[in-house]
Amino acid sequence: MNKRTLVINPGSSTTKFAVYEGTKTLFSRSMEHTAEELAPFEAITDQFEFRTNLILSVLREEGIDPAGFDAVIGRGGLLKPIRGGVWAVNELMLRDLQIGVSGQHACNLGGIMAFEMAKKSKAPAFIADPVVVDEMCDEARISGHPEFPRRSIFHALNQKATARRAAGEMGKKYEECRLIVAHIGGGISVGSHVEGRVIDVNNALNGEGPFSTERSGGLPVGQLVDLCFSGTKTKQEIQKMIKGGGGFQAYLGTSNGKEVANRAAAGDAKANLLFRTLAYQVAKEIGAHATVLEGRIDGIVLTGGLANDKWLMEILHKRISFLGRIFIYPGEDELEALRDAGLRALTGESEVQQYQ
Ligand SMILES: Nc1ncnc2c1ncn2[C@@H]1O[C@H](COP(=O)(O)OP(=O)(O)O)[C@@H](O)[C@H]1O
Ligand SMILES: CCCC(=O)OP(=O)(O)O
Repeated sequence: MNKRTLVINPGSSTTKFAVYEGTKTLFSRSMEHTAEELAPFEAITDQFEFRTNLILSVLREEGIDPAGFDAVIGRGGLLKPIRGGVWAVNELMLRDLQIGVSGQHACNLGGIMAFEMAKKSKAPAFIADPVVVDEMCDEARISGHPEFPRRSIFHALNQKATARRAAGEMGKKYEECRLIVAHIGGGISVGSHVEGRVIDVNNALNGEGPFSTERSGGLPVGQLVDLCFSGTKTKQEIQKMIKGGGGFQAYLGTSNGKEVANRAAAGDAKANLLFRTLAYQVAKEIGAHATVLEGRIDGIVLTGGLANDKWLMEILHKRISFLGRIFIYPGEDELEALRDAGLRALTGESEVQQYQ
């Protein structure tokens, strides 16, 4: 009989979830949360009840038994660095997600919510390819000072899912390919995938890579130090300039990529420049990854919410098409990727790893 799974993907401004029977979608929802709605919650983990109750009420509406799942799979959060693949949510993982052992992001709720929901069905809870997947090569770990090792924090789930899809389109296995994947959304990560491993990638959360709709990406570090010691800003205020209040949000007062594109199209010169600059920075990062792959590139994957934008895709095409074949997969395949990971775990096709 087909396994019934619940998949949960909490994002900064959405809770996406779906129920599947085997690979068939029984229903799928993306519930948007406004900043005002989330404002009363001091810590991200405080949103647990609010988001879980939303899921429970939709399950009720859909007539689905919340205690009838064979597994619940959540998007994995900021744990300690771990390998890709499927992981059981155990007590230790739960604790690390709750304290935010490697930082705070809405995806920390993925494992926590999966664990609670799975309890009702006495079923296993899993996460797969969490944002802390770390497969970096030795050179990529080293920054310009030993006190600042580079960290692999990125859209591992969607990068790997879309990389697999591109490999499939070329009639190859992911494990045989050399790909560059750029996830272009609220956060931006660009990674080099070599034979199934992401050997280098920018930290999408914390001041590396291109700026995004709401993040600063890499900044001139000397100026940042000066600001930190100027006495004009608190630590939290500076952190907010890097994540949440950087990028489009800082320059244009909005983190909505669609709105920036519309404003640019309507003749707003500043929005136009900023939009083209985001494209420029993504192209430049992809160019850097072409050197990581030593120019032997099977394909370049462009994905994430902003890959929906035709203008952005045109600018990128113009700048990077000389590097190789381009695959455009707008949005993200995260729910399906989590479903497939859960099914592989249930059938024994994938080893279920234990977080320690
Ligand atoms: N058609 C579009 N044109 C331009 N931007 C878009 C389009 N569709 C979505 N976006 C933008 O993509 C961003 C969200 O990307 P997404 O990958 O879903 O985010 P996250 O990384 O937070 O999961 C938003 O800024 C949204 O406005
Ligand atoms: C935590 C790294 C992944 C990330 O940045 O996700 P969002 O773009 O969804 O915020």
